[in-house]
Amino acid sequence: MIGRLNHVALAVPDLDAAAAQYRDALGADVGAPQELPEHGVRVVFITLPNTKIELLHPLGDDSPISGFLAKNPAGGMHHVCYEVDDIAAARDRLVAAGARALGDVKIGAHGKPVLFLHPKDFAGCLIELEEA
Ligand SMILES: CC[C@H](C(=O)O)C(=O)SCCNC(=O)CCNC(=O)[C@H](O)C(C)(C)COP(=O)(O)OP(=O)(O)OC[C@H]1O[C@@H](n2cnc3c(N)ncnc32)[C@H](O)[C@@H]1OP(=O)(O)O
Ligand SMILES: [Co+2]
Repeated sequence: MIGRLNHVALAVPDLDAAAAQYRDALGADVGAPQELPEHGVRVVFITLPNTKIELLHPLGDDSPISGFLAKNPAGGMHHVCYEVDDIAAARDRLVAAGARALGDVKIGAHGKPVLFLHPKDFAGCLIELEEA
């Protein structure tokens, strides 16, 4: 069911500083910051030859990642995003198998449908699925 690794997301305490570090120290291809109020985050995508890195910082008072940063004030790996062909079928199959979907399918940063799965159901890793 899951296909390509679409991105690895890192929650960071300072989005501009982290973006500058990837651009200047690591020589990466760093995009411009994007605000995603519907997801409660400000993001910067970094394009690598084989996948992307998504830098995340909370946006607004009830960001879903504020708790994570409170527990990890220096930042840390937040989630991985796998591509699927049919996100509704993937959701139905996973929920039928006992996994918890976090909310329902929404449109993500790439304008594609995305769904999050509870980290406690996948060895402590928050998983995002994106319909390719
Ligand atoms: C979609 C736009 C963009 C894109 O790529 O297109 C994005 O990726 S936006 C990304 C931001 N949005 C989300 O992350 C939505 C899904 N996330 C959530 O709903 C929450 O973050 C949730 C429920 C995973 C955790 O929320 P919170 O930390 O407030 O809840 P708890 O404190 O109750 O945490 C429960 C339990 O899970 C552990 N936890 C929390 N976050 C993570 C994580 N990223 N990876 C692994 N584990 C995580 C937390 O420590 C708690 O564990 P416990 O042992 O009970 O302490
Ligand atoms: Co993501």
